[in-house]
Amino acid sequence: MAPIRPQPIHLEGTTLEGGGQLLRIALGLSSLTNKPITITNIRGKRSGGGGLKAQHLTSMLWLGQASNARIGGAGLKSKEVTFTPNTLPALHSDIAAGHVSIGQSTPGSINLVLQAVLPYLLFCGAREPVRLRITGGTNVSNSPSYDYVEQVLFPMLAVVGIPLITSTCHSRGWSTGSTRLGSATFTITPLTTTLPAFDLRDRGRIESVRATVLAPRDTEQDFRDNLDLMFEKRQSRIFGDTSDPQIDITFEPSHHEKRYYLLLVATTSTGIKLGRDWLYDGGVRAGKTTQIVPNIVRKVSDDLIAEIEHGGCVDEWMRDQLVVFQALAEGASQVDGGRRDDRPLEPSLHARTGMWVAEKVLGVEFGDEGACEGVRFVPESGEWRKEELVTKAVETLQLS
Ligand SMILES: Nc1ncnc2c1ncn2[C@@H]1O[C@H](COP(=O)(O)OP(=O)(O)OP(=O)(O)O)[C@@H](O)[C@H]1O
Repeated sequence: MAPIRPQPIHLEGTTLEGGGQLLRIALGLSSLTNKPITITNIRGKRSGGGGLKAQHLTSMLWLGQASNARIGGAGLKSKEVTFTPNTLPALHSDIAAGHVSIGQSTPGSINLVLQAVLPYLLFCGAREPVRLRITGGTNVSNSPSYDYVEQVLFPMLAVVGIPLITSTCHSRGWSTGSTRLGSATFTITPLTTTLPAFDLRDRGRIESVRATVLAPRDTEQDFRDNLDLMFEKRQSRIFGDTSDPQIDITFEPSHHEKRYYLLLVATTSTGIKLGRDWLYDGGVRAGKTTQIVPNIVRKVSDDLIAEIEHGGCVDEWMRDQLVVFQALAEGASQVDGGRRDDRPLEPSLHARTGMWVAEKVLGVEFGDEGACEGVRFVPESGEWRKEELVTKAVETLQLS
């Protein structure tokens, strides 16, 4: 009897955020679970006609290769894709050899490609660490920066039980100033057992803040002065009654008069990291630059204080990233996203989009306060949740 091919799960690309996040999470989960998907109206809520950008296409082709998928509609600007994985033979040879390289010819965000492939690499059942090299942009608008990923995402993933991912930035790639390609390598240790449920509800006190500045060399002193002043004026709002707060400022020249970036990361007594940043996208006109540095420092510190004052354990971006791991974990994971005016803060549209995709592909449910009973994905066998095992058993019987 011929194998029964399940119908692809249909995901309408204009749902909620209606951008690339939907596609990345859907492809990651599809390639892990072997469930075929069809996405229509890809990035249908984005201006410029939507469809696949290079960064999305690159991620899809790599996941397709890794999961041995048939892909219909893979092309730049494509608005409809059908992705049918077939995870046999089990492990792609590059992953088994521990070296994966993903190239891009434009500075599409390295960290969004990483976001697309990370769940697969962590849960694919590989036994040895994988060195993943990606070419593209390290500092790109509307995406996680290399610095955020290294200082917030990886430590926070370690807090929830994922072996610490380490990284090396070989060269910076920028979407501002003149565009420039860069590259980074991430060393990822795949999970060998299920990811236990995690509980992110104990925020603790803010003990330290690290400021990372990338900017034209001649602005270093200006940044240091503005940051010192800001920390002095806003000490009680940032650190509360912590008696000896640690402050650390690092500066790296950005080698272009139009490239300014600031990241502030607060670390708490329970190891939680909250980050906010800005890759400056305002005008830079000769003779009119005096307000740029104070504006950047004010905006990023306002944003960090908002993250601190909600009292939760994740900043907005981190909450977006955890959705997929909550869905794959074993048991009920809790993530406190904070409160405002005595009400829980709504997850962002990006996070709600991820939740919707996980609900469609895995059948999980997310509660109003961010809790989710995960499917207990087992890396080595690719098995998950009892109902699925029953379905697999029935399919096997029908095949024999
Ligand atoms: N400043 C930031 N720091 C960390 N993460 C960020 C930041 N800005 C955006 N993100 C994350 O980047 C992702 C952006 O997803 P989104 O779908 O908007 O981007 P995209 O793939 O470039 O697609 P599109 O072009 O359709 O917007 C989300 O996961 C969001 O959490």
